[in-house]
Amino acid sequence: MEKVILVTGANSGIGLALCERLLCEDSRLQLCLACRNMQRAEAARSALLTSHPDAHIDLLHLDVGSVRSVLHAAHKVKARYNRLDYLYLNAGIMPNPQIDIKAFFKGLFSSNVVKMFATAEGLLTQQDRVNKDGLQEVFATNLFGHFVLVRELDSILCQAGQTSRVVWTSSSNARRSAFSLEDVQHRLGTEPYASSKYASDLISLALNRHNNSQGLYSSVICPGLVMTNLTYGILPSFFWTLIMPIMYLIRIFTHTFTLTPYNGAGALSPWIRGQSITV
Ligand SMILES: NC(=O)C1=CN([C@@H]2O[C@H](COP(=O)(O)OP(=O)(O)OC[C@H]3O[C@@H](n4cnc5c(N)ncnc54)[C@H](OP(=O)(O)O)[C@@H]3O)[C@@H](O)[C@H]2O)C=CC1
Ligand SMILES: CC(C)=CCC[C@@H](C)[C@H]1CC[C@H]2C3=C(CC[C@]12C)[C@@]1(C)CCC(=O)[C@@H](C)[C@@H]1CC3
Repeated sequence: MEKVILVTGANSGIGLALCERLLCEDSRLQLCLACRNMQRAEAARSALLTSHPDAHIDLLHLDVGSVRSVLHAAHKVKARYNRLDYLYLNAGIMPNPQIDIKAFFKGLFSSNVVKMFATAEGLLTQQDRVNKDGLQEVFATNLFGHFVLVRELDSILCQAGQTSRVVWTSSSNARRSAFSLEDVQHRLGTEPYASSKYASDLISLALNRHNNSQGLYSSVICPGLVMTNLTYGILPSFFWTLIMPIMYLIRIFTHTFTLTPYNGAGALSPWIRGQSITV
């Protein structure tokens, strides 16, 4: 039986590049693109079918930031498939990012410069808001919706005699000091993105502790700094194009500047070849 793979946030950026790479690895896969916008999902499906005309690609409506939508989508997945080999938890947001210019120039002339470019520590803040479920939007999207999805799908993820993998698209921006158990949603701080990514690293550990014995394995991967809609929300695309030569220079010092969605997705796709990666 062919592998069934579901990717959240599959219509653009790293998610779409991941689908492309997965199909290059094995064009017989049953791929399910889980997206909140069905028009963009259709466009992504068409693009993938152009390069892989015989691919099996389903679409699933999923707004990972809405608990109702997650429950509905999970129900549909269980009705559609009797197994799920890989669940890529990739959808993510970074709303209203602000760069601290002063911290950037201070960091540029410090011994921490490489770390600053690799992790953006101390450089970025975001403005979060409360969503319709009454949850902080970044927490709900990057973490909670995905967690509910995993829990709801446990009957097809934890099946006897079968191994399934959950892969979180995390970030080197994840930082312990941005996360607090007293404020898991990061209502009070200004780094909800770093907090949500750190929380996803923790949840991944907890999933392993509870579910490895049932054949479910969870991993976190940072794709590196990649030019996508998310990064175009930090600085406009023309500015990134302008500083591209500098970015290729920085790449010499930090391997985290992967820059293209194709390169970034490369960290996520080897799983399906059954390679083991040390995390
Ligand atoms: N770009 C980078 O440098 C890095 C990115 N990452 C992570 O990679 C992941 C992918 O981001 P990237 O490709 O860069 O950015 P994109 O903005 O290109 O992709 C994000 C994807 O997530 C989807 N999405 C956002 N919110 C929701 C939601 N509520 N429900 C369903 N789908 C949603 C978007 O859909 P829509 O098109 O409808 O908005 C889009 O398909 C994120 O988790 C991000 O944090 C990690 C490290 C570095
Ligand atoms: C490259 C030059 C000369 C200037 C850009 C400075 C910053 C805008 C840039 C430096 C490090 C970057 C970075 C991210 C965003 C843009 C930077 C702060 C991320 C936080 C983007 C999202 C992620 O998940 C991280 C892995 C990135 C870490 C590095």
